[in-house]
Amino acid sequence: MRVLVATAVPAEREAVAQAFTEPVRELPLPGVTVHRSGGHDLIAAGVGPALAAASTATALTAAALGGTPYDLVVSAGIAGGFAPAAPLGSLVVADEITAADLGAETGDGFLPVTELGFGTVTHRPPEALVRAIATATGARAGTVLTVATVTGTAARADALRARHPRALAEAMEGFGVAEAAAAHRVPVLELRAVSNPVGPRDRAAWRVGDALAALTEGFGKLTNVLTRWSPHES
Ligand SMILES: O=C(O)c1cccc(C(=O)CC[C@H]2O[C@@H](n3cnc4c(=O)[nH]cnc43)[C@H](O)[C@@H]2O)c1
Repeated sequence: MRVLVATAVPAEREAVAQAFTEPVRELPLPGVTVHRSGGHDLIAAGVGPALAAASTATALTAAALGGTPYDLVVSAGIAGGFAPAAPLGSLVVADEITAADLGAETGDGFLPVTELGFGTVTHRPPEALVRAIATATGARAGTVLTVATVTGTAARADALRARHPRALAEAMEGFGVAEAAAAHRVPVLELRAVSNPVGPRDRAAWRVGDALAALTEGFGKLTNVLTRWSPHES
């Protein structure tokens, strides 16, 4: 089972790596460096959906051309949580990875690109795998939104809640990672640890250390689930 884990920044990649005991080997590629630890390849893919998609696609393409394609891609890192469902330090696993701001503003409100006749706005990870991960890690399962702009007001948080009532968290890379995985026909997961509430901006209140610790603990429990999972299961 070959797994590619894409975080945004190196601190998140290191938090994931801490869950694995094997030594890390660095494999540089154009624009991104793969950190290999046992059966897991980790990349700090960059902040935002575009760079995350480009970096993930590079790693996927290199593996495929090398004859060792990945079986699963995991978008991972910290996130904003929608209160009260996703409190600080909790884990969230996406059963839907949804681009929240990919569309058009109209006089009647926001229209997703799908309603304009283009593309997709949601990727769905394998259901059985999401359930198994929720059980093993204690993560709540629900929609994880991908945004290009971190929510900074109560009004924006309310608008996202109204449009996505199942949303547990927002982050900035999941949909980009999922688009790259879909292009390679590889299943995708998103696992997030909540560092801050979605709402009025208060950077001083972010609990990044607690969220990174939760991410390490979550990946420690995830490994057993992934070892037992077959990519042919739904
Ligand atoms: O300051 C640090 O030490 C630090 C350590 C690890 C990561 C960070 C980040 O700022 C990561 C940015 C990353 O986090 C996601 N994120 C977190 N909260 C939110 C949010 O409320 N809305 C959207 N995204 C959020 C996002 O995926 C960013 O790429 C800092």
